[in-house]
Amino acid sequence: MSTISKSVKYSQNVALASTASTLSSTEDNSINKGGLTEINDEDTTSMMLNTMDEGKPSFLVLLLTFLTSFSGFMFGYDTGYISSALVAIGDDFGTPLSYGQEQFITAATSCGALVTSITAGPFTDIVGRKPVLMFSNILFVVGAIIQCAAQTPWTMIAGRFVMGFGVGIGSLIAPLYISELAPPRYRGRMVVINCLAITGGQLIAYAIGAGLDKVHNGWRVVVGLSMIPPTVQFIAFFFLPDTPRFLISKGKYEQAASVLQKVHPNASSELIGLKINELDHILNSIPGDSVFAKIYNGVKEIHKVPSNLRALILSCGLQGIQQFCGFNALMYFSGTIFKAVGFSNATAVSIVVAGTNFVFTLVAFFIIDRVGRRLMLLISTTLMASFLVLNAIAFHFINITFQGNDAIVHGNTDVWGPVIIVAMMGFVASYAVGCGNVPWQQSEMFPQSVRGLGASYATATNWSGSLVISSTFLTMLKNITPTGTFALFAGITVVSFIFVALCYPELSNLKLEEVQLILTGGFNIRASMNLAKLRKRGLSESDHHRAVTELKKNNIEHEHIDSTSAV
Ligand SMILES: O[C@H]1[C@H](O)[C@@H](O)[C@H](O)[C@@H](O)[C@H]1O
Repeated sequence: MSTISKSVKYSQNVALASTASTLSSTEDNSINKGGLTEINDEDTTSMMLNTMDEGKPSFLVLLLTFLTSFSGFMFGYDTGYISSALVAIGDDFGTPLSYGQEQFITAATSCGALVTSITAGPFTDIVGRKPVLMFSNILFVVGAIIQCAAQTPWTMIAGRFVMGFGVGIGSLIAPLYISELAPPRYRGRMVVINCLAITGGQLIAYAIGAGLDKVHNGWRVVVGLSMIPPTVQFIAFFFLPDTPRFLISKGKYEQAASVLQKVHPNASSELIGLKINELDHILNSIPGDSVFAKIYNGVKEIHKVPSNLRALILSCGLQGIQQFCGFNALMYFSGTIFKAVGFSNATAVSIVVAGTNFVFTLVAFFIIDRVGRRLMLLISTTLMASFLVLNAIAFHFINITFQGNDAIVHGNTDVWGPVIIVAMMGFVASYAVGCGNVPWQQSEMFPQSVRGLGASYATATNWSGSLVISSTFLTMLKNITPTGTFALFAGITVVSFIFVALCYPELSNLKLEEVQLILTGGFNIRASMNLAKLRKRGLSESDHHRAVTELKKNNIEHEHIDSTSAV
């Protein structure tokens, strides 16, 4: 059934009649670029839809953002409590945990998250965001119950693995859902709300962990508390409407219109009709009679369309940078590191790591849409590399060697202990303002037809990196020394700086279809910076329009080169 005939079903009103004629003209005027149908900017449909996304987020959007961020909170809490739990478990499982077991327990969550982050993306494109999100709540609770009851390291590992399934789904869907709902000018900040929930969750887990540190089996209470947020989220989502996209895919046009009206309270019914047509059109833009055929064609489209491939390189590249810079080594093992360096209350000291991460994510929240994602990443990687070098130097002088599970300190901890704390805080702060949150803006780089799939690739890269770091960090400390380990992270961060400088365009304040333009015909870094500057300065629509037209012309000229080169 055609897009238009389907949408006529939704309503008989005049608005849709005009929608139908506008849309058919859209199809006539559109130019096809490597599989992407791009609407001419003269086109009234696209202009009208653009105005719909201006303005502040509505109450429903804010409520959904808040409730969706519970997933971020659980991601943070569940990855955060492990630092204190590893110290607090002691010999509760009969004998003290070996470094190998500690790594397995930690890595199990990343491993579970990796599995679902790969599978949940295409799924969420097909069955909708809400049911998949609610399913993750069940996994969180089941994983926590297994851990609370665990009497052996392997049961604990199993519980962490199941919990990881929930973490993977939540980490994928929350930023995706929020960036789809957010108006362009607020998108950066609203996605950072989810990052604040992650880092806040980590901080709270650290604080509760430190508080219950000396309580026998206190770590089981810490794990048990993790069941509260998923239960609340499950109940709340039960009463919330499905997304318009999902309702349209099921042919429920009336309901979709009513949800859209709440998301965009100032939009006319004509605009709502246009939006429904647009979503319907996108839903049918990936061919295929069955779910699997659609997934297959989506995968083909994401690799074959040059702008999609660039989006993949950038989003996966940034997620790789976020993990391979080594931050989570501190997040997961700061308790263990500070214990090795000789702090008697290691768990309490490691709150410094989580606290600094949270506070500087808050700084990012206030500046991301003003300073811009690109500049934040460049500053972030420069400072991170410097503090990592300082860490490497401090560890050289503190001179730790390992015998079995015991770390022996040979150097002077009075001098170098505080240097390590300062270097770690500096590293964490510079990470949190850039690398810690910009990669989660990933969904903005993909067109809606393959957004879930693209977010899956990027989130899976994140969890693969997290898995590698969490399962090798303690072994690296032993085998290549702490100095060698931090020097390696510093080297990776320098390479990351170069990658960002050469490839990552400025995407702040741009509408989602402008992001697609930027990624067509090259990475268009200079053009992206000009466009973002124009938007930020609030220049007239006509100036902006001129810049976009210029960019399109340029892209069309490059299209030929593009199709002959691989990317
Ligand atoms: O953005 C988050 C945040 O920075 C967390 O602190 C970190 O543990 C996660 O791995 C990362 O994805």
